[in-house]
Amino acid sequence: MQNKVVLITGGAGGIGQAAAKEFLDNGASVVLVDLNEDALNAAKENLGSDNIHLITADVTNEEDVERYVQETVEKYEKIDIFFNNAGINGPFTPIKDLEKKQFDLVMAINTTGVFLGMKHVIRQMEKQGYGSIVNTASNAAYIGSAGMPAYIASKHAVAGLTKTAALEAAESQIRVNAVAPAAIDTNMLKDIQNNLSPDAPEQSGEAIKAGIPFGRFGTPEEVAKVVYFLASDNASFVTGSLYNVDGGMQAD
Ligand SMILES: NC(=O)C1=CN([C@@H]2O[C@H](COP(=O)(O)OP(=O)(O)OC[C@H]3O[C@@H](n4cnc5c(N)ncnc54)[C@H](O)[C@@H]3O)[C@@H](O)[C@H]2O)C=CC1
Ligand SMILES: CC(=O)C(C)=O
Repeated sequence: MQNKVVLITGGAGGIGQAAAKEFLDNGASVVLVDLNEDALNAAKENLGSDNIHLITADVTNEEDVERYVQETVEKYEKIDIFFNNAGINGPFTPIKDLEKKQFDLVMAINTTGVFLGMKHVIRQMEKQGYGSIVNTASNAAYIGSAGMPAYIASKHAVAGLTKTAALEAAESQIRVNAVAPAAIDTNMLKDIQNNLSPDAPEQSGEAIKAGIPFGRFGTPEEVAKVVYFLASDNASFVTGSLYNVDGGMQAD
């Protein structure tokens, strides 16, 4: 990863930061994009490297997306790897009670954000004649889940966008893959536990673990290692794939 430039959205979050650490430890320069400026500054301090550039941006806003791509290229002249990862879980509300604006927000961040990121990064990577993109899907890309309609729809869409982008970008030697994690120990999972059982989040945590063959949550570092593999030349003939990082959930 020496001299590689890695652009990460949702870079201040649990999985984004773990991925940043993996790439930094292996010699890359990293650009972290996130909506939360304070969390970005905290991430930089936490990661403790000079090879980090921060950009505050909203992945749902196309002008922001163009700006984060342009600023990265102005600073580093290229984008070798794009980890298109920002996301939210959204409300726990069945379809019949879900407000359109709640549905739209989850779709805007998790799906439109991924689409816009790929749109502008692929344009840059086409100029370079190479590149590797890893989107963050989820176990939610395969299954239904009562009470999480927007999240489930948004991640199914990420799977479809990943395969489609892989086909469109193949002739430019750009690879596009996705990770499909489940139950990774980050703020998002804490929020899910709090929503499922506000008075006893540890109980919903145990219930989630009971559905995982490995019987535990995954760590952000375990996702980061798969992202690193997919982004690297070790995966040079891998494109259009979804890689499960789920302790065996999809096998069940
Ligand atoms: N934690 C889990 O169990 C799983 C997480 N995922 C996915 O992993 C990705 C990362 O999530 P985590 O690190 O777990 O959560 P997190 O909540 O720690 O990180 C998400 C980050 O995305 C940022 N973000 C939210 N909206 C944004 C916007 N409009 N523009 C820019 N940045 C925005 C947040 O500020 C936050 O820093 C998400 O796409 C999530 O859906 C997928 C499967 C399982
Ligand atoms: C948030 C998510 O995608 C899970 C728990 O699989």
